[in-house]
Amino acid sequence: MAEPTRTPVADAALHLAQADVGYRRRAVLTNVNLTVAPGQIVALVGANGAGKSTLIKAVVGLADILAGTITVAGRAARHARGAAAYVPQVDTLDADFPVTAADVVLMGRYQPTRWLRQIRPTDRAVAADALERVGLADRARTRFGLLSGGQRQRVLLARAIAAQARLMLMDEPFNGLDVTSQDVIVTQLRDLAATGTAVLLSTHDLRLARDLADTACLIHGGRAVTGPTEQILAELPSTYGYGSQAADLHAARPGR
Ligand SMILES: Nc1ncnc2c1ncn2[C@@H]1O[C@H](COP(=O)(O)OP(=O)(O)OP(=O)(O)O)[C@@H](O)[C@H]1O
Repeated sequence: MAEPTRTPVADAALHLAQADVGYRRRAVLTNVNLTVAPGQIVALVGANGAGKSTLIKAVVGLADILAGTITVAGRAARHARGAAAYVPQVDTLDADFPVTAADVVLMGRYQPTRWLRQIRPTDRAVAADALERVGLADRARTRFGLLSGGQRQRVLLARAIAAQARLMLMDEPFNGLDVTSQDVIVTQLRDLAATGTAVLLSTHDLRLARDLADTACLIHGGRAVTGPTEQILAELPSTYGYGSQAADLHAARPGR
């Protein structure tokens, strides 16, 4: 399948070239080639266990790069941690950790390389603005674990927004979310993209993938295939585990 519009590697927010990623010595995905340009939203789709999270984790050092290269904003991923903000799957977090929503967002301002590592007034202002953007300014002092799943996901997005990174990585941001939280996240992702942030998100929701992203990357059988979202979704055979959803989507397309 032909790749969509090419972005020069030097300008890319994220670039994977012939990358093998996995855990220890076992590759989950091999020969992944993917470029995400500033301001572009790319959806990672694929069945459970296909390797979507692994690809995202490899960018932030939580999975291994076994071959090839991954660069973020032109630098090797391991040297570019501050350039990428990562939003993990919300159900992987310990909700009992005793921190407020505001504390979690403020973590987005933490920079290990900053001299003295102090929290500055600007950091607090940026964090407060991020919490406001996701509609949770009134929950700043609420303990993270007492928020609903959707609100927790929005707090995590606010943390990533506060990081002001060039690249936003989101792992299943819409899983089990209420409609309000889903709408807030969609709006914020569009706003981020409009201001030049690149977004790579994994999702099982093909409708949202199509609405948000003009490019999709299908992960299947240890490989990644990238192309225009419409084309990728149209070619999803039922063996990819998307039978009925893909068929519904196809039927719902304008003009059909
Ligand atoms: N920490 C780990 N160590 C070893 N193998 C792992 C680890 N995490 C995941 N895997 C394996 O890597 C493969 C891909 O898993 P991954 O979580 O990336 O899939 P996914 O596409 O994100 O799935 P889902 O949609 O269910 O979240 C699976 O076989 C999984 O068992």
